[in-house]
Amino acid sequence: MLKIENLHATVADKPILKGLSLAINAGEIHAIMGPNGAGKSTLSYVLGGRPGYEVTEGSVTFSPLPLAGGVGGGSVSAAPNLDMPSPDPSRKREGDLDLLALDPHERAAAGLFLGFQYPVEIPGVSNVQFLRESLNAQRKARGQEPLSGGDFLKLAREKAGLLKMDMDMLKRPVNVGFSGGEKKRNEMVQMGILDPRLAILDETDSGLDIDALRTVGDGINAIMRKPDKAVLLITHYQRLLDYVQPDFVHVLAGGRIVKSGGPELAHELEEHGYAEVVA
Ligand SMILES: Nc1ncnc2c1ncn2[C@@H]1O[C@H](COP(=O)(O)OP(=O)(O)OP(=O)(O)O)[C@@H](O)[C@H]1O
Repeated sequence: MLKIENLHATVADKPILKGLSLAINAGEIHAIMGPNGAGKSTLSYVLGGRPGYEVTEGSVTFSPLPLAGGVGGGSVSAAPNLDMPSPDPSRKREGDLDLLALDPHERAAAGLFLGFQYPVEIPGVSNVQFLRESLNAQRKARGQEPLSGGDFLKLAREKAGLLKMDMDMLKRPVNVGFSGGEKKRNEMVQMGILDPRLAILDETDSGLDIDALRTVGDGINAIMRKPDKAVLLITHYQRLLDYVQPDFVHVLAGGRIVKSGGPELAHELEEHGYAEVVA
């Protein structure tokens, strides 16, 4: 689903990613851990297409539609309508997208979701407005009809319920005055409504209390643990991985993946730290 090859990226002319390679298949959950400043958020921003993050080398291929007989093979909704946003013919390979050539909204329409480490506040725009506009923009890009107000509210109620979030919060301006944990939970409600193929979740566990951690973990599993979906989970601690069990754990240090393993690697890191891996 996602193939990152030899990715190099700079921020403010400073090289941060230095030859990062990683492959994620449909149906898999990958966790990325690593020391502060290693480049984890930079990776998520580069994949999301944040301005100011310049890719200087390497490629990222996003294949949200499983090939016939390929890995995963679950049911897939309508393909992104690449004729609409992209003037570049090199982008028109069905099911196999040059992610870095797409604008952020095109990446989202293709099925990519980024859960921010620091979710932004949008004063004056209610959660409901924001999410309905976002969802219908994505549906339009995929050639689907917009969801009616009633159908949207039903969907929003269902996803808010999954994350145990009061519907009143969805009527408030996006994240304005939300506590740290509420913002993270709100990100997951957004993810539930947008129903992406690939979710990159940057420290979604930070700021969550013990009960909220379980609720969010259950929510991630309910929304994303499907044969045609995948998750890249950036975290510092094992605790979220107790609820969302990864198939693979990677250590990102110095702008590259320096070690990969199974779920046991997270336990080893928690016990011994990064010294042995990063040395
Ligand atoms: N605008 C910027 N100008 C200069 N350096 C930057 C800028 N943005 C990020 N960096 C640097 O890039 C490096 C990687 O940052 P990044 O946020 O990707 O790390 P991280 O692995 O997510 O860290 P943490 O675990 O602390 O969240 C850091 O050294 C950071 O200071």
